[in-house]
Amino acid sequence: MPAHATLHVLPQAPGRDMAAAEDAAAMFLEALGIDLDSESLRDTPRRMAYGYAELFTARPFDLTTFPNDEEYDELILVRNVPLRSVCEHHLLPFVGTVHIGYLPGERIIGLSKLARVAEHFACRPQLQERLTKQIADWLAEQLHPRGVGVVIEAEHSCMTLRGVQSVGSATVTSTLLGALREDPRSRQEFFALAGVNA
Ligand SMILES: Nc1nc2c(ncn2[C@@H]2O[C@H](COP(=O)(O)OP(=O)(O)OP(=O)(O)O)[C@@H](O)[C@H]2O)c(=O)[nH]1
Ligand SMILES: [Zn+2]
Repeated sequence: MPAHATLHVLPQAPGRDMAAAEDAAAMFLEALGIDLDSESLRDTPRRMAYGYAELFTARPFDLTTFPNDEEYDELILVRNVPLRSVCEHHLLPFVGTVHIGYLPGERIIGLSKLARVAEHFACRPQLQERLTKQIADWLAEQLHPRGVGVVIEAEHSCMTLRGVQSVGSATVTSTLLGALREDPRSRQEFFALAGVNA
């Protein structure tokens, strides 16, 4: 094992074969006409393989919830959670923020878990729309809250750095469930607290 490998210890993932990924990355780069025969490029296939594996590896976490003893019944919102994912069409990153809120029922969730669940679903080839909905659906299933709202604002590098090259464009998606979808006042409050003009 090379000395630098300790920098890249990754959790095992089903179906993951890092040696095969490294070989494939070398073939891919060579097929694009990139000469790997220099000191700085020699390890690039390994870096690529580990770099993508890292983007596709979420940190495991425990779901911690608490009884809502105080019967807190207003919105709980964590906003501006940094988010990075990879678009499944081009395998290029999309980067931005997610705002996650809910109207609690009988249980409340540890606040950090809202950011962790976003990471959980972001660490795979994704569509922004699907990612938004997966976070919201997961919270609804786990917590049975009265409402859930998730907004993602992200820049897709496949759209800004290549292709149409719409530099500075941002994509906004939202999923609202329960009272945050049905009740106009709650909906408005959610968007206001999230800092999204709606
Ligand atoms: N709906 C949706 N589209 C996405 C997302 N990420 C990337 N895309 C789009 O996926 C589409 C793929 O279109 P294609 O025409 O097959 O790919 P392409 O020829 O590289 O297209 P251009 O990007 O327009 O050059 C593009 O329009 C991307 O902008 C996402 O999260 N959601
Ligand atoms: Zn893309």
